[in-house]
Amino acid sequence: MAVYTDVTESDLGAFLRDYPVGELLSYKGIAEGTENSNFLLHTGQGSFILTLYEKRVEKADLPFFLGLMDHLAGKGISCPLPVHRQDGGIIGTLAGRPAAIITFLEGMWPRRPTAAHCREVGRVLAAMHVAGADFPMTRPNALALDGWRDLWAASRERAEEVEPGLAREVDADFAVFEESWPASLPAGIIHADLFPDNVFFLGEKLSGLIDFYFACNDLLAYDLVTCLNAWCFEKDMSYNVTKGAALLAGYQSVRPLTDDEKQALPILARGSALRFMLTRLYDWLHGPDGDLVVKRDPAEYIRKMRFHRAIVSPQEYGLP
Ligand SMILES: Nc1ncnc2c1ncn2[C@@H]1O[C@H](COP(=O)(O)OP(=O)(O)OP(=O)(O)O)[C@@H](O)[C@H]1O
Ligand SMILES: N[C@@H](CCO)C(=O)O
Repeated sequence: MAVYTDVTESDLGAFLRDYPVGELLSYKGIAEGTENSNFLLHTGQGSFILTLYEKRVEKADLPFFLGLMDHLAGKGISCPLPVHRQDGGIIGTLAGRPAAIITFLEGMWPRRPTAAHCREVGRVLAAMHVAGADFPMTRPNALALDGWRDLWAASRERAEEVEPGLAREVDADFAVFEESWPASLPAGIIHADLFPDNVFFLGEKLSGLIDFYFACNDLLAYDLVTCLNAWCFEKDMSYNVTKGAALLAGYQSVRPLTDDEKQALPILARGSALRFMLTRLYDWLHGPDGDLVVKRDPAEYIRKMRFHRAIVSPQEYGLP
């Protein structure tokens, strides 16, 4: 997270009165992350995370996100639990923003993911897909093709500031996606942002998933390729097929892919790379600057889009 909205001690003290977390002992803003404002709270009852939801999170979607965490935790997927107020509610208002408190998860996100981490994340992603199958709420993916078009329309004019030729390149991608984006693959609840900074480990054992604020209903294999993009490229942007194979094997140890899903991996991976390039590009051009806001580089995802365009067979990702 970042910290876009400041919270005063007196406002926070008043807000916490309705939650069964005991007395506030200390709190501090968490610089990590990009989407919402997060604070680590120490209270008489332990540690908690306070989140103030910012621009990309609609208040109307919060019952879906927080309800999903409750549902998945009930099915054995380790993730934070929303803390319920005395009146049963989980969503409040603080400093003019929608806000919630969730339980603190032990662990660290892996700064240098290994093949063992990749295997674990694949396995737990598939378990999350299975566990989400009977979640009763639905939420369309706001960052599917239509959402990408909106981001592109808002950034296209200045895209060349980031990379010469980018406008032409992305226009051509859109033409391909309009024509051939897969429509009928297995779908369900996806995390949609399962990057290393959203997965905690204790050693090489996965201890939990966080940040469900892009979760939605979409193609399950799209979630998988988002992980291939986020976990299996090295700093020089080369694809590490050992890590890819481990992630795919971990996933398939719980939920084997259909043949159609396997064939669709290259186009899905290319679309997912475009999605993250576009949000980064938008934020790069329009986002606020500040000490507690980290901007992510769109160029990384331009390289990944190019890698996927050159893929000839899905086996290149490390499928057996
Ligand atoms: N439940 C939790 N337990 C422990 N730490 C947490 C928890 N939730 C968030 N954090 C801390 O806050 C940081 C940012 O959280 P999160 O990834 O949800 O933010 P974000 O702004 O949505 O980020 P992103 O850019 O990944 O979307 C995490 O890296 C972690 O340090
Ligand atoms: N995981 C995203 C940021 C949060 O959505 C990225 O790396 O661009």
